Amino acid sequence: MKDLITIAMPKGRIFEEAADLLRQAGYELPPEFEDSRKLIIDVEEERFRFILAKPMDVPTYVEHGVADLGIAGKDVMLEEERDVYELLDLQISKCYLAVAGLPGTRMNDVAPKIATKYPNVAARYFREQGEQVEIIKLNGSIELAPLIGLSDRIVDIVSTGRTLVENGLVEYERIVDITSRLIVNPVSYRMKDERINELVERLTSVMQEGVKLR
Ligand SMILES: Nc1ncnc2c1ncn2[C@@H]1O[C@H](COP(=O)(O)OP(=O)(O)OP(=O)(O)O)[C@@H](O)[C@H]1O
Ligand SMILES: O=P(O)(O)OC[C@H]1O[C@H](OP(=O)(O)OP(=O)(O)O)[C@H](O)[C@@H]1O
Repeated sequence: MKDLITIAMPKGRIFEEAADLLRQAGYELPPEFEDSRKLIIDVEEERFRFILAKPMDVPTYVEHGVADLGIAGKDVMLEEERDVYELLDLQISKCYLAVAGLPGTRMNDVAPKIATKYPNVAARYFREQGEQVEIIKLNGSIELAPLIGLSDRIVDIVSTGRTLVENGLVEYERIVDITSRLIVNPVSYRMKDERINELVERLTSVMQEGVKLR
């Protein structure tokens, strides 16, 4: 396909919102787009190739240039620190990163343990606070860690706050607000600037119109 643009899409909770946004920007994606198990989906009419990646891996595909564009949470960008440009704040999948733990507890004085899926973000945050901590990397169910004594605190995503409440945890510090971003490979941006800028303009006008997302 001539002028093909490859977009790395995060599988999981961002996917539908991102697909909605592209449709609202006037791109025609097939109805089965969201239901497919295929990892590469060509939409020839729009000259788009979508690759479906784990959310944390999206910046890796874009940095290596096998995807021109990608959609990734700011949490992922902060954790991965890849060599890509952020083009647009898409204002979807809003949440924030926070420090949480059991109520009324102090952190251990010596090397308190912090469980998280975001070891780089957590290490940087506590370093900036001047606190020496031990980071324990987990891949999910982070809220479990303080409940069973694996850690003093967690650093994790909060959205509605329901997971914290239902597990009897409280938020101690809010670290940073998170939304999803449109990211680009720097070389792709130079080589395919016309098509990429058109996409950015169309997405920007959808967001300015304040179209209600599903
Ligand atoms: N509870 C939430 N509410 C809103 N947005 C969230 C929430 N949890 C995560 N996010 C955002 O959505 C992105 C993708 O989250 P998702 O849970 O789909 O993937 P993941 O955390 O990598 O999960 P998995 O490892 O199970 O694939 C995160 O990077 C973050 O930006
Ligand atoms: O504030 P809330 O609305 O409750 O959302 C926050 C939860 O959502 C995410 O977990 P996810 O559902 O991705 O599961 P995970 O444990 O596999 O990371 C995050 O890690 C929190 O646990």
